[in-house]
Amino acid sequence: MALQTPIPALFSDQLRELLPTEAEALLASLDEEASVSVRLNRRKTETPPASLPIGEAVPWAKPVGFYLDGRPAFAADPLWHAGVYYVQEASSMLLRLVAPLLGEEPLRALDLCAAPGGKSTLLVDLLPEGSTLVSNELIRSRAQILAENIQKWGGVHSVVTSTEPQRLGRLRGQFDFILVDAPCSGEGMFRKEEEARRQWTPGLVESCARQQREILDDIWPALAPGGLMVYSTCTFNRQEDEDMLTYLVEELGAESVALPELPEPITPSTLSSYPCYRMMPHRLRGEGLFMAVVRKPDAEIGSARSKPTRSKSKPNPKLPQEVLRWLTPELRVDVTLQSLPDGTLTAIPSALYSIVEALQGAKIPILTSGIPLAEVKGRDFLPLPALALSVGLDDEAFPRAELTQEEAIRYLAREAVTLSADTPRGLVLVTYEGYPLGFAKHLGNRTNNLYPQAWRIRHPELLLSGLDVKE
Ligand SMILES: C[S@@+](CC[C@H](N)C(=O)[O-])C[C@H]1O[C@@H](n2cnc3c(N)ncnc32)[C@H](O)[C@@H]1O
Repeated sequence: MALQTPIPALFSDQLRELLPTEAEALLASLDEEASVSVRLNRRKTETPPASLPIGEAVPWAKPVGFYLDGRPAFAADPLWHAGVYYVQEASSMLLRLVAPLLGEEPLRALDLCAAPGGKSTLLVDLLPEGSTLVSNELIRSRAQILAENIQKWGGVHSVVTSTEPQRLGRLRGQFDFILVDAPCSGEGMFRKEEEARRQWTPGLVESCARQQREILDDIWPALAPGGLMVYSTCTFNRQEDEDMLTYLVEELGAESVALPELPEPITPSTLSSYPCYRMMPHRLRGEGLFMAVVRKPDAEIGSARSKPTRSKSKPNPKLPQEVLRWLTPELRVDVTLQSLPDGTLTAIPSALYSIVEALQGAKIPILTSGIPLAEVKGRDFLPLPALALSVGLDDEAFPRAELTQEEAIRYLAREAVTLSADTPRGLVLVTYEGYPLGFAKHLGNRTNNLYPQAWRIRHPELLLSGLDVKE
């Protein structure tokens, strides 16, 4: 449906000046219907779910990215809640083009502006095997959503933090790869969001550019010599795009890096002498995205990686076997258990340990790390919901109870569930089409629903009646 708010006239004028040959086509495309696309979680599935109206493959995101023929009610699809796919705008999937630059060695990566998690979940799949990813979001309420999405995606080498760029910047040389998907004036959202059209002013562009420079200044010290930084926005103006790349190169001493392989509709921006890329909605099926890659020179003076400070929290010396056997055999011998102040145990794989220690040492708030394993209840351990969705869960650890779609929606709404009489008593992994959704405790005559309050679906009746409700 076309949006009510007109495109700001000043924006159109500036665009005509900036891109005289393309502005009209670009402006016309902003009044067209946006396409809907999803990216599959390759650790959970290889084939697109039958629940989705799968259309063409997204050319730059094969074999995991697909356009949909229409917009289904995602909230009514238990597979969406199970982290089997992520609803992601197709041009954001262009981040996959950096893959050939990443090499094969494990990297320590940071996604600085990460909520709600589209590019972080993509990075979990894109980074070389054994890499670690810190996904950070400044705004706490958005960071909670990010943590939920990261947990549902199920990777074992992720950490979610919520702090300002300056504090992460103090971890000097700690990261080999940093993504700055910067807060921006959002001109690329003009097709989808009334709010983006309403909020836009030339002053907003200026203040965003100022903030982006500050963010880059703050986080640059955290990039290791030789490390890569990707800078991206979803806006079209030069100040927040090409000018910011110029700032990185000419003020911060970065080397610009060209993408080695460009799929058909993507060409380098003509507005910079340094290589960078504009994805434009009139040239490809997707919204606007600007992307540039830079490298920190190897021999930068004084930027050697700072030693991680030792944290006060001690790994639990006695590893409770009962809890460890919930993990895959490879992880059982690889993880350290940490007791957290909220009375839960989390399993930190060895690859993640030093970065978690460095974050804890710097007193950076961590929302989730590794595999959240169990809540300690006296002498008992109750498995945490994130464990059900983690690829680190051992397939044999719990008996399973398969639900229908209606039962699954009711389970996800934390309503009472009735499991079949032959379900074993005790902890049960609840599944839909074989994909884990969470845990329940089966007591014989009734079942306790252990789905977390914070993740629960709020309008199950409406969803079951076929209405699309935004959860
Ligand atoms: C473009 S969005 C990120 C989208 C995300 N990368 C994804 O793919 O799902 C930018 C994010 O930066 C956050 N942000 C806002 N102000 C910030 C600041 N001063 N420093 C760092 N991040 C900020 C916003 O809350 C927002 O979540």
